[in-house]
Amino acid sequence: MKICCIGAGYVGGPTMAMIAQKCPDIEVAVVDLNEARIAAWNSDALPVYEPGLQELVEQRRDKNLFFSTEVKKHIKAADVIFISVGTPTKSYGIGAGQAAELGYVEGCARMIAEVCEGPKIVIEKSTVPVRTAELIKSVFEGYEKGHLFEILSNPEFLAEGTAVSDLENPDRVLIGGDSTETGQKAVQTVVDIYNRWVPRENIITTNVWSSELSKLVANAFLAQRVSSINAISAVCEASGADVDEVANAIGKDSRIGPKFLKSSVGFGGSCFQKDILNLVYLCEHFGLRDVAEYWRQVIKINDYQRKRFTQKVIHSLYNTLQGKRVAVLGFAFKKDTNDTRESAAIYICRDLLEEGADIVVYDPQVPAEEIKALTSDKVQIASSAEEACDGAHAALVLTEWDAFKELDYSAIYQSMVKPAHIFDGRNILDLDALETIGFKAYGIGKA
Ligand SMILES: NC(=O)C1=CN([C@@H]2O[C@H](COP(=O)(O)OP(=O)(O)OC[C@H]3O[C@@H](n4cnc5c(N)ncnc54)[C@H](O)[C@@H]3O)[C@@H](O)[C@H]2O)C=CC1
Ligand SMILES: O=C(O)[C@H]1O[C@H](OP(=O)(O)OP(=O)(O)OC[C@H]2O[C@@H](n3ccc(=O)[nH]c3=O)[C@H](O)[C@@H]2O)[C@H](O)[C@@H](O)[C@@H]1O
Repeated sequence: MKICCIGAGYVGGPTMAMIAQKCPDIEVAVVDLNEARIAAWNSDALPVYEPGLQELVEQRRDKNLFFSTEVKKHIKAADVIFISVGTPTKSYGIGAGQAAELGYVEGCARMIAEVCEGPKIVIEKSTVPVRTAELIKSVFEGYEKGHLFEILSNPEFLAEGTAVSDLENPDRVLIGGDSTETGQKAVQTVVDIYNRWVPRENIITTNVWSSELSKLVANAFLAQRVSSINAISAVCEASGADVDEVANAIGKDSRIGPKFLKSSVGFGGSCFQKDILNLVYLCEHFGLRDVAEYWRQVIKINDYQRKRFTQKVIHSLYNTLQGKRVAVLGFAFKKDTNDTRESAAIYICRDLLEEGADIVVYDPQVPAEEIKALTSDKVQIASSAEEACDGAHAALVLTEWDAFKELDYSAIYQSMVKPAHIFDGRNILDLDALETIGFKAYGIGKA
């Protein structure tokens, strides 16, 4: 069997590396139009930073795992084609700011239809609005090749930073297909691939629309939990409660559960906001305005949480940041990734720049040019947390990198302008210990 995955991004690369690892008899080609990205996948410096990924790729690369820009050749040769291209929020036209831009998916469908002459299974791996399979089908029919393809939905649930372990041991794999005989045969082919390492009871099969919608709903529920606890963090600050204590107390209820209750500067990442906006757009499309409004609140609270954090910084620094050095520790949207898409740090840095702050950023994985491109050329980049904090009035922890827990905060305090302020936007530091050193220390949801 030959698999081709179109899109060598955060999903396509790691997902296909895992399939290649678990199925040494299957030839897996990951293709992309972006030459630099493919060159990086073929190098020692992969374009995606994930713990364990470099080793995984090196084990299978050039054996049964190939990264290539020869898109058409590999599509033509494959039996199974995954579409794993971006589906960002539309930035113009009808649905701008909410609907998913499906141009890349349509482009893939056209390319598949153009080059394929025999039967194929085409799988939506990208996160798409419900009924996107219909769009793909209609493109195939436009080329009079509808009969060649079975279209399945197999959304990806990996989280960045833990992609390799999520792929190795997924909570579930979801495969949606048609109830026709050929549809079910295609579903079985994909079940058999995952079943090489995922127990059959963890592989769920549904109809295509349930599968497409479940992906949006899973992200909406996850983001809703973060917004819920972040909303409560504001109540904690006002009332003297501690958000970590509240999260622990409610999380012990097995119906609520302990995960995804960490209050923060707000969720980031390429998907939560985009997928909720997509759900909101779908609800409006179906005339379900109240439902749309309900989900929109999740994003409103996230915006509110970021603003609240920035306002606390400004207020604590005597309402002026003009000429003050502010150290930003962490720029990625979460730890253990180099991904900055929709990172809260982007918005917080931009707001602090508006206030006249001199910002110095340190992140262990994000390249300097990227930080500058997302903020301003005026932002300085430090090569360590200590260097960023040297001479700063305030330090802001915006990503929960483990290394930030281990810093020598006494030495850092000595190097800062007094009074030295520290704002822990991830609640990973011991605020009492920092106060003892002399810092004015602030957390999220802490009185
Ligand atoms: N990033 C994540 O953690 C997750 C993302 N997803 C979903 O997976 C999809 C892909 O996301 P990422 O991998 O993060 O995107 P990405 O932007 O990192 O990668 C997409 C790649 O597709 C390539 N591409 C676009 N059109 C192409 C074409 N016609 N032919 C060949 N290559 C083409 C682009 O050059 C790019 O390298 C999105 O729908 C996203 O919502 C789902 C689960 C997790
Ligand atoms: O569709 C996607 O793209 C993926 O989106 C999320 O994964 P990801 O965005 O990589 O990372 P998460 O761990 O979900 O974190 C998202 C954001 O929420 C924040 N977060 C998460 C958990 C929490 O308790 N508190 C909190 O602030 C994180 O810091 C981060 O900024 C989902 O967890 C994945 O299941 C999904 O496949």
